[in-house]
Amino acid sequence: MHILVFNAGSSSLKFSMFETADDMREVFKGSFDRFQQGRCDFRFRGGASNESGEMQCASIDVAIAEIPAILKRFGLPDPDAIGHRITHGGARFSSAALLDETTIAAIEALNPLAPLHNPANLQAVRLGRRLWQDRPQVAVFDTAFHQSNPPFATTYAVPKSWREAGLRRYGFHGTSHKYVALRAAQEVGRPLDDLQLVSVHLGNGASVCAVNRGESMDSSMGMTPLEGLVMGTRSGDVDPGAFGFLNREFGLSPAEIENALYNDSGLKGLTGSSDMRDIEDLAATGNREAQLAIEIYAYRAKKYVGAYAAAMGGLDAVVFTGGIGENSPSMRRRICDGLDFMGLQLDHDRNQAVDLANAAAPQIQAYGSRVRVFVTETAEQLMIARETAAVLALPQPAFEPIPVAVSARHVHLSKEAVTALFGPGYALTPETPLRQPGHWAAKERVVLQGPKGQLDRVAILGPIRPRTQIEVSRTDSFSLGINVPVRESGKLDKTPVVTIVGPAGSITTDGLIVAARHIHTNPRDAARLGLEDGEFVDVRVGEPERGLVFARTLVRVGATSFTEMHIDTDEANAAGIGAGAEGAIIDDHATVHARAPI
Ligand SMILES: Nc1ncnc2c1ncn2[C@@H]1O[C@H](COP(=O)(O)OP(=O)(O)O)[C@@H](O)[C@H]1O
Ligand SMILES: CC(=O)OP(=O)(O)O
Ligand SMILES: [Mg+2]
Repeated sequence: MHILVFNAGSSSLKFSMFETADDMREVFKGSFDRFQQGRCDFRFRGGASNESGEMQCASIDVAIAEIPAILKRFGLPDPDAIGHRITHGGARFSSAALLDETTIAAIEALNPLAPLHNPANLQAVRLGRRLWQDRPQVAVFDTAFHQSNPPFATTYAVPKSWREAGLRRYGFHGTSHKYVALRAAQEVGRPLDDLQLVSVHLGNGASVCAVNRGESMDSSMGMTPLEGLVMGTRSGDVDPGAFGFLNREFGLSPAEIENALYNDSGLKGLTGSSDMRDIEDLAATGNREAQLAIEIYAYRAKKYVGAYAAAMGGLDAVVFTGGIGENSPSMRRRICDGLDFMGLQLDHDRNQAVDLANAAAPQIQAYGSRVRVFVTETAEQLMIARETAAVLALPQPAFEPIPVAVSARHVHLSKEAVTALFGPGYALTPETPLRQPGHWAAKERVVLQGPKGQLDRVAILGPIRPRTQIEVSRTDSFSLGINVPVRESGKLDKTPVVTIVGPAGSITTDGLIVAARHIHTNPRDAARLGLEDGEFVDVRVGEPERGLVFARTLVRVGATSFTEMHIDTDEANAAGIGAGAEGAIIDDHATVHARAPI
């Protein structure tokens, strides 16, 4: 199987193709980076061919669209599956997940919390879905590895209502931190569970992670990839008091401040360039701003290394990765210098001579240094390919069929309405019991009248309700000549009026709706099916004839409800189904561990 992987970062787009049958061999690797003035650098390696240079390309979005043609040019097959780096998975995703409408919507909702990343990640998802519609696509989240962080590391000391609304720390670069930690453990020759590591990922985005005995314990990025280290264009840690100051001094809005902290800060804010290569060159020519930027950058990273050694209560190794971590001996040296007090000493020659060819992970500590220091390329794409294959290898959830009931137009009447339509003291006659316990269809019928026409012999469903509700299909709404909204049962505010005619009189009342499709279920069935009250699921019905998927089907858990999906006659006709039909929930609940507010 061929798995194509997209890894869109804040300054680069990396993409690789892997062959699973050949020990996950990377058969193609490509990257675009250094986007400036409408141009970028590219590097493509596939088979014996190597291409690199500069090309016209304004942004990562534009680069994504180039990928299909590049794959074709290198003679690569269409992928069998596509794996995507998704930077922010919030509280919802603690492991990789199949991408479908529901998961995509959940990821999109997190865009404001990773504005330099999630929109580009989703751009690649959209391209994949357009080009390879029938191929599974899997999301692998930067945040997932950090789900093991303890509450004392993820909780901000802020008001309760903010925390309850979802303000918490997540951490990013998890795929990279996990890979380099595994790689270091392999080199040490001990299980990761035995080791206390600090992983230092210094790319355009940068973060440090405490990997304590196999688990992420803490990392320097927070709710967003803005907290922590100095980055290419991001500030990292700043005093939150800056918001008030900037607002008072410059009249800046929160959005303006946030934008500047994401895009005009970090190395760029300090020197004008976000690229460490430029800054190191400038510093060497005596440029004071560039020199200070390097000092700030290294100092911040050093503080986190020390902090995490203290947090874990020990340190076996430090691992450097990311564009700067891999390629800048002087930055590694600045960060490690002065840490001999905690048993870490660098060998300057080894540090200088690092060669990462053939996935090497050289050790650069001095002889006798208790703490080892590694440099390794990160392999986010490889990890994403592995996770993609793992998700696809999971047994597909056994679909438990759910009975589908087709609701024809009907009314639920209040006591007052029964009196007005049938006369004082009248009691409706239950005739046909319904599957929901205690519910029935009455023998009596009514007429609905609208400006365009009327609907005869409309069923009345009991028992009596506090408020009258009239449920019709969209087609019915045209017969009546009334524009009727789709509403959840009981949500009747600002619904249109209609006239109901009975043998003893008529009433004109609001409460006219097209009922939103829903699944009734009870707590026991809900637990078995992995459903929660109020959530929306996708349900496939009508196979094999005119099968279709009903997206956004509302789940309603009631203590004694019979598990059954309700759709209206228009929906049933569209799916070509009648009595006795069944549906299957296709939303991948296996990966949904928590429903958080964001
Ligand atoms: N030889 C080098 N020396 C110093 N910095 C380098 C070198 N090569 C790349 N970098 C830096 O690496 C950073 C980009 O890191 P990378 O991990 O590729 O980015 P991304 O975070 O977008 O994945 C840039 O700041 C770039 O200047
Ligand atoms: C999370 C993050 O900052 O990623 P990148 O370094 O790829 O921009
Ligand atoms: Mg990156």
